[in-house]
Amino acid sequence: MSEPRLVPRRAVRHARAALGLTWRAAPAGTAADLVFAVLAGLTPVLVAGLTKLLLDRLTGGGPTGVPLTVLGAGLALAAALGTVLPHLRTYVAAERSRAVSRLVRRRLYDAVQRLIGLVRLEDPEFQDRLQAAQQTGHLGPTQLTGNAFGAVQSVLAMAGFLGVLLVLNPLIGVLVLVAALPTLWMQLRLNRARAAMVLRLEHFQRRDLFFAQLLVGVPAAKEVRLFGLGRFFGDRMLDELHAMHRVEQRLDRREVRAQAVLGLLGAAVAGIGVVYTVSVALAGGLTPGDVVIYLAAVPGVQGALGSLVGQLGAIHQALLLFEHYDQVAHVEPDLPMPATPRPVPPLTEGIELRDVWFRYSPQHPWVLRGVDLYLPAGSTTALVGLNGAGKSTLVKLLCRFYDPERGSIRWDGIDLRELDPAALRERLGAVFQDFMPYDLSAAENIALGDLSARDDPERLRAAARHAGIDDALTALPRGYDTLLTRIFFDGPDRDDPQAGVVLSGGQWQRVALARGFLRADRDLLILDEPSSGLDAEAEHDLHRRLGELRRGRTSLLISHRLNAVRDADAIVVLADGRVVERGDHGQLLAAAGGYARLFTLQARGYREDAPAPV
Ligand SMILES: Nc1ncnc2c1ncn2[C@@H]1O[C@H](COP(=O)(O)OP(=O)(O)OP(=O)(O)O)[C@@H](O)[C@H]1O
Repeated sequence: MSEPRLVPRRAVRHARAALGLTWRAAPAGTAADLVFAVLAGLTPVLVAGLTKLLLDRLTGGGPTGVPLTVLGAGLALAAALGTVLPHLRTYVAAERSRAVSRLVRRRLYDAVQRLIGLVRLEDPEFQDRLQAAQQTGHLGPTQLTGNAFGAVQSVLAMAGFLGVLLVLNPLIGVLVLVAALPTLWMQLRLNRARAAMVLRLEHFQRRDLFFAQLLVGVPAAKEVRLFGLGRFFGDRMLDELHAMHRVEQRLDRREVRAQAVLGLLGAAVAGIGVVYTVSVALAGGLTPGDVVIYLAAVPGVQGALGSLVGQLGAIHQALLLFEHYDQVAHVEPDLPMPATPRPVPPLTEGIELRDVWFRYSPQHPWVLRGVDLYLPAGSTTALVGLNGAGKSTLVKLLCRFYDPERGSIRWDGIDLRELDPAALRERLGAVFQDFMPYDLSAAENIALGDLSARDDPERLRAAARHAGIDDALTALPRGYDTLLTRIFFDGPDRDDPQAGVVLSGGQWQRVALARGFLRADRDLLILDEPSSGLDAEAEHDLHRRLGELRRGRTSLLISHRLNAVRDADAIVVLADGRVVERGDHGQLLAAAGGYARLFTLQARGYREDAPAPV
């Protein structure tokens, strides 16, 4: 991932966007925090000023207008305010941070969902950026606002103390200001180094997390244990951590050296000032109150300036973090969208692939090389071919997860690129080869196929019955409400965290089928290897049910088990990215081509092992 560079114009745009986001997420909290920041900036100056007045009155100098008790009460109030304000600010900042993180999350994931295809999601650079945005998206606005308000506080405190010093003794005021310049310069350099370090650490952190997940996650647990990979991955994880720590250590050392030098310089300036002020006071040129306010003002200016520089650095860092979020939130569409998409009519004629050429990127080889295919409405077409022939790719093009590079796919004659993708997908049902097992309840796992069925247990059960999984789900400890995972548990299972169940591979496939069957009334149903994990009886049963369920509707069926596709209205053989054979089962056998060869091979395998008929 290229390091984000923050040109001033973009920095200003990000700053406005981040502050706007914070304001929209928590207007009251943000306004309150600004007021608190102003008060926090003025309070120390007020305390020092009141202390001076009080001391001068007590030692017989100073104006007589204000009663001593009022001065004392004012000082007590200002001191109390100084004690309470930091706590109030911490609370308000935490609330604001939570509100911002909710809003940022919503916008980030909405932006990703606006990507209608898969191209961007498969781009490793976008994935890196996305991960960084997920981790730090909310930090940008939160840090920026917090530090901007902190900077307001520092500027007010600094201006107040400087004003006092300049009135008291312009020479000392100028000396303090000049002595602060090296601090400013050094802090800015350290800030830049720190910002660059954050970006370098990101790479190590991602790798560290990756190895840690392998060590503790369930997906890799079997191989990690069987192959004895625990120590190997553990060492790799620690290597990343060491690399990370070395980078941090280098900067920490540099910072300690710089801070020590600057600290000595600050102390020297303060010391010179003390000696000078005391000598002027002894000569009668300053009151004891003047000396006190000087003693408060010098560290006050130095401290406020140090904070200000730190805050400016944090703002710079926050803007860099915001860059990740901003790039994801404003990601360009991955597929072209028509300005006015055409409505998707019910499929009455058929879907045509016209000379379709496709590859996953210009760096990848062609997967489809001029496919011509017609899926007539109301009939079942089976697509067969060897591994890697491009069958699943063709399915993804039908769903418009990608666009063909050349040629077109037409729905009743209309190019898919002219249609609204969401409306198109409303008319499709699909069970993908790499279907998704969700760590949710059985009912939810099925209802995800059509969320309108979520509160309709009868529809869910009917779909499960068609997929042959109803009995197994009913028999679960909580029936359809049982969680199909052992990783999470729901509220009612709090006392029994072991309540979830793990399904077998074939059972999961049936659940995915039930999910697909919720959309059995759609114009096109695509089943990509729907029976690969099923036992022979279940497979036979499934295809019988499918025939009933889809009679008169358009289906595309992909299977390596050629016996399962022999009843399809048409069988299409894909090889080397082209359609090489087409016909029904009988015609293809008679043609004695690749299909006939594969079918005979599979049939012979069964026949050779079959027991002799009795
Ligand atoms: N997301 C992707 N990015 C890059 N290449 C891909 C991607 N998906 C698939 N491919 C490549 O495209 C080719 C066709 O894959 P596809 O999954 O369409 O084949 P298939 O006919 O469905 O195979 P199988 O029978 O094994 O399921 C393969 O060479 C595969 O490596």
